[in-house]
Amino acid sequence: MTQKHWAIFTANTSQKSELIYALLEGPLPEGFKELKNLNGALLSKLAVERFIDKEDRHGSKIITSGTAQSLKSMSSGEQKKALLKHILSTQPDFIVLDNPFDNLDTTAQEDLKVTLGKVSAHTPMVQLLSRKTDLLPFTNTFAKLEGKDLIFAENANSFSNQLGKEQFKNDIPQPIHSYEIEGDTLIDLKGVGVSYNEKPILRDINWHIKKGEFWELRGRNGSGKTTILSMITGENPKGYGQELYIFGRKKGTGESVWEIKKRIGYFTPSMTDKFTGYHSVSHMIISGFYDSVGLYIHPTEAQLRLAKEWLQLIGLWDMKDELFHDLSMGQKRLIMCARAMIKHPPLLILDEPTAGLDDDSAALFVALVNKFATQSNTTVIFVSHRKEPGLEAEFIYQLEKSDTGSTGKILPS
Ligand SMILES: Nc1ncnc2c1ncn2[C@@H]1O[C@H](COP(=O)(O)OP(=O)(O)OP(=O)(O)O)[C@@H](O)[C@H]1O
Repeated sequence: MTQKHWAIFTANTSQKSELIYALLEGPLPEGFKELKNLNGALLSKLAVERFIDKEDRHGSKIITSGTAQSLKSMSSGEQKKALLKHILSTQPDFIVLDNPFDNLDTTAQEDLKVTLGKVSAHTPMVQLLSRKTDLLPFTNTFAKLEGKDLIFAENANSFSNQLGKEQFKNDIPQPIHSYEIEGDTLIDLKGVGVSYNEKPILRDINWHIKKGEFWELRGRNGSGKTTILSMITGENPKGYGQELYIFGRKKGTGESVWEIKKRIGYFTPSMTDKFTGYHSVSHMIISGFYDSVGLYIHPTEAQLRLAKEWLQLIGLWDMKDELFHDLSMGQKRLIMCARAMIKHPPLLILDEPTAGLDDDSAALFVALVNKFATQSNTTVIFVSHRKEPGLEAEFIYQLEKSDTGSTGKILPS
């Protein structure tokens, strides 16, 4: 008998965690009787975070034993690879794969496909996927998760996207204040290099970013994308003492990290996914003025008006008083993105912002970013592993990984 493998299509409203829990801990949902009394393992971003938490709290190195480096300091792709290696070494009876290709570069995605193909000969798998292109070729049982209901179908083609390609009709709302930065240049890296424990990561990075430009930052897992961004935002002390100019000033010449951060809008999905407080949708947007998550002071009239314009733009005005907590994942991402945009900061960094989104929500998100990049003076840096359909970046900065440290080059978009 051929081995059964499931592909479950999820949308942003799917109750995925409940399904994953039921598969691993029981009671098993209908349609999975083959997994009865078997021990499953989970490959997902959440599983990585749980191991990081264990390392932090108990100092126990479970999936990184044998290496000196902590799991937390590894790049997101390296973390996922370490988890997969650990899972395979424990020889589980079955594996649940939650968007296995997110955070992996294209080479790593191909490698993972080959590995999973081999393992699939003897180990059943349940793939949860939000992007159609991710479908593993060996899956042979197909379902869609609508809310908490599983709907099975003959083949994967039965699940076409239901949503139309929504357009944003209104213009991008104008900010209350604008930022003054002298000159044309926003950020300049001149011959910047970084090593960790004598391992070279970045070498001779030259990257000149002007006001209002729209950049895509690309590079393989571990090539140093997050490292560059963290030097720019001030979180990484490796930026000091180097030829690194931010908003017209050399790094480390008097400006506090806080002053730099005030002028940067930042969004990465873990900000949303970890956030558990109870705040209304409109307050979440307004909190973008204060760099806090959630709002702790009374908003001004002007701020309320602006929040209304943003919510109208992204089609969520009807939900202004709902709790952010109760929104779907796609809606949360749009809100967090608008939150990062509301001030029209001189620099907006979006770090793999579409990871985990379904095709329609990703297209909507990309449309919002394109519109903002066109209608604002903000410089946008978009980091992604996927070739995001429709992304209209003007320039691509590509990191080329090598043993002597990644170097950068500018590609035509
Ligand atoms: N604190 C640290 N100590 C040791 N090594 C580190 C530390 N921080 C980062 N690294 C290493 O530096 C390299 C670059 O990491 P970085 O997170 O910048 O890569 P990335 O391009 O963002 O990767 P990904 O696409 O997988 O997220 C990786 O090999 C990582 O393990």
